[in-house]
Amino acid sequence: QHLIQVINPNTSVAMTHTIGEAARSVAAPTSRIVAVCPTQGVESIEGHFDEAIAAVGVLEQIKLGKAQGASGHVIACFGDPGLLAARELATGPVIGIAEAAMHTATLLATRFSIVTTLPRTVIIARHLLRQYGFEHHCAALHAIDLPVLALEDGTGLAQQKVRERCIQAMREDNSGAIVLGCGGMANLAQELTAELGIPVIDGVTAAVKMVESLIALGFGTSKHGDLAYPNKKPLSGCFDMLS
Ligand SMILES: NC(=O)NC1=NC(=O)NC1=O
Repeated sequence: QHLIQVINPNTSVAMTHTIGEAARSVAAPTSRIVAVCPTQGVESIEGHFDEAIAAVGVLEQIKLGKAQGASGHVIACFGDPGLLAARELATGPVIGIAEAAMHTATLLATRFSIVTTLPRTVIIARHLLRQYGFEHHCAALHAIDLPVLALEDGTGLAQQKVRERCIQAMREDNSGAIVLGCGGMANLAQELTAELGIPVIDGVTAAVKMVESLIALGFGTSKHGDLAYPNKKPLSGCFDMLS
């Protein structure tokens, strides 16, 4: 059995549950999924400020996951907050849901669209496309223009907006695949794929399978170069928990 730690970087317990259930729905019998979120931080991540706060919580959870014997880690927020810092700390593979969903889309289609939450997170998704080298694969980005936690408010409005935006993207963008741009959309991908007849990709499930693959291949995060463990030095104040 391999323990795979799935980290929801925001502090929403409801979203952590949604993410954990999605991860378990695809996990191999040899994987044990533990879904966690930071003990302190921000309830939803909707910009650079939120991501900076969340990244510290991600690092704390990586440290805890390592101590529990996690073989790999998923960062289950579409901004992939703290991804490279987490890779320095981690021994096993660390996969962000944005990179996982984008990589998966490029294996299934020549162009993909992204459907995310707020207009400002569309801009952040563009930064990630550039960072990961997928700018030319992404035909368009759409926002449902609802806050992240609307996905957990129980009204179903956000889910309906995601569905409408996915249908619109399929019609207008000439994309062969759609990437869902929020960890809280993880439970929508399977149904939308069946209804639309094209791959609608959630990064949580994609990342879990990628971590499993890397573990099965015997790979951990490279410790040669800039992802080597952090140089040892005293950490003051609240950062002492990361020592
Ligand atoms: N683009 C996003 O909606 N990012 C996210 N913010 C969160 O709190 N979770 C996400 O996946």
